[in-house]
Amino acid sequence: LVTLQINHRRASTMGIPLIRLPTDPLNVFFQVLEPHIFRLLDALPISLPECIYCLRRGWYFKDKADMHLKYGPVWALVTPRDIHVHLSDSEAIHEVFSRRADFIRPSKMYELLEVYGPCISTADVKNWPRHRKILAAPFSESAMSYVWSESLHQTQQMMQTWISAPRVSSVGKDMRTLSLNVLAAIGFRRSFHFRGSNNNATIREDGMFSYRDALQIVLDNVILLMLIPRRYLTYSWMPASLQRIGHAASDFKKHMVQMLDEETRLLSEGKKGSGSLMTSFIQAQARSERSKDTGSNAPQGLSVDEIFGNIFVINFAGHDTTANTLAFSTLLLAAHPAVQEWVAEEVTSVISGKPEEEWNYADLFPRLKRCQAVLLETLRLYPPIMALPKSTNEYPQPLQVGDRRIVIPPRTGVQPNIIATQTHPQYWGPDPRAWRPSRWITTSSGDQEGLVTPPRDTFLPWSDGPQNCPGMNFSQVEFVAVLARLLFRHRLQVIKERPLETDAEATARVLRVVNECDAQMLLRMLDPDRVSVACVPAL
Ligand code: HEM
Repeated sequence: LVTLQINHRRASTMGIPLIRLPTDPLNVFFQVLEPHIFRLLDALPISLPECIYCLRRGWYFKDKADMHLKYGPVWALVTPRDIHVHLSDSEAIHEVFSRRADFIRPSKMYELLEVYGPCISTADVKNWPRHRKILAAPFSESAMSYVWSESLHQTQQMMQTWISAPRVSSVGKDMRTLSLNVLAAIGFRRSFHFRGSNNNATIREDGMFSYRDALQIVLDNVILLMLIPRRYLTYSWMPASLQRIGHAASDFKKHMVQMLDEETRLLSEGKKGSGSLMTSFIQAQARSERSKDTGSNAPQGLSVDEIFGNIFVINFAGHDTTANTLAFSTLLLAAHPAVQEWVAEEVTSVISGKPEEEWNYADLFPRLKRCQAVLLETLRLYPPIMALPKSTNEYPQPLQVGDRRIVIPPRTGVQPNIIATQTHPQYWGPDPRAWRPSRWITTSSGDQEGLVTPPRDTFLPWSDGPQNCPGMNFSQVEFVAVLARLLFRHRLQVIKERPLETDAEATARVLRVVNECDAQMLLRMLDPDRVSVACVPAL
């Protein structure tokens, strides 16, 4: 009560609407109890007051822009531990993202990500540019061409399993496999076979998990690995299932060490390298070393542990974000056959009968606007990260919000509310909650269709400013390749739950499943497998 009151007094200086919460949503003890508390509260025949409503994990999803419509573009939650300022004003959000040194990433919150070493997400203001410079290397245009061809290849294999069965056994799991295989191919520069959802990882003859399988087990159990160091998991007295996770996590490190040795050897022999993620890191590292020798002020390179830490974080950040977005889109498309036809019309016209081996990235990707529109519209309503945590540094920070100038106290949480901004009627018109990919298409510059550019920072699923997502192009290229391949000659069909279910009832049922989400780190559907879909040839 005392600290809540102190924080409330501090927050009052901003002159914005404040809501007191009885505990902080980041309190670990509360986080453990939270699902149970809300199960009880949901059984009560009352609507929850805001001081409880805003404690539910992922409340942003259900709320969309409602709290901002009620309290305006800036308001704050005050807890016994912190103040969390919420923003939906696009220009104020732009300020926050641009002033990287004033509104810092609370890197302490991200420390759990250091499973294999320090990484870009945990780097402080001073060290962050050093990480980002090297991290940009694997996202070059030539790498995107590889992402494109690998995504097509994986989709083709996934579709073989889909077409050969009367129904897709799990859209969610298959999209995770696809996204993982694309990441593993980029990481290892080797294509891995698509295995359907029920196929388990196996140990190789040398007693190690393959790079792909080790990565899959690590990412599937990432929360556990963040909490318990992997060496403890491998102790012989641990249950076999935990030992398996520990061994996979150790094998992933061994693969990285082997790749590092190999790439360093190739580089010292003046050879090209395998083209893997490690090659990009080692070459960028060498360039950075050379620029240091020539006296340039460019930031220095990374330590070995930092290279490992960043390889892990690229995989971590790139996996479920893309996989979840693909799963949302697949079910939304299944529920909207007209949108499938609209996208397929573009795919047929752009591909114009080319055999798949000639589906060239540079030629096709920029022209598949409707495919891109499906991605943008899905990310607008279902952004994997719904609000981005930032914090003021050790000084008070002035911020212009609309026609008001507020001063945010030092070390105060500031959260650009992504989902609120992306569903705010002020920016998105009268039906901001409707999933309508066509809203992204414009023909204003002639006959050719183009993509709408929304006003600055009204659409920011990949964040914005210097610390935006370096994998933005990667996810766009992967998504468009998957969608184009999927709808080129096939369509997704919702399988009726009962013979007399009407189309409208089936659509409503799918939308209910799509909109039943929770946020465990990222936004995800609670149970996408409740909808059965089939992949059928287009008529
Ligand atoms: C739909 C897909 C994706 C979305 C919506 C997304 C979104 C985001 C967002 C919002 C951030 C900023 C997080 C923060 O500031 O705390 C971020 C950071 C990051 N993302 Fe993505 N991402 C996606 C795909 C990817 C992919 C495919 C990769 C890599 C293959 C990737 C790699 C990263 C990395 C390494 C960072 C940390 C950057 C930094 O700290 O400067 N992301 N992403």
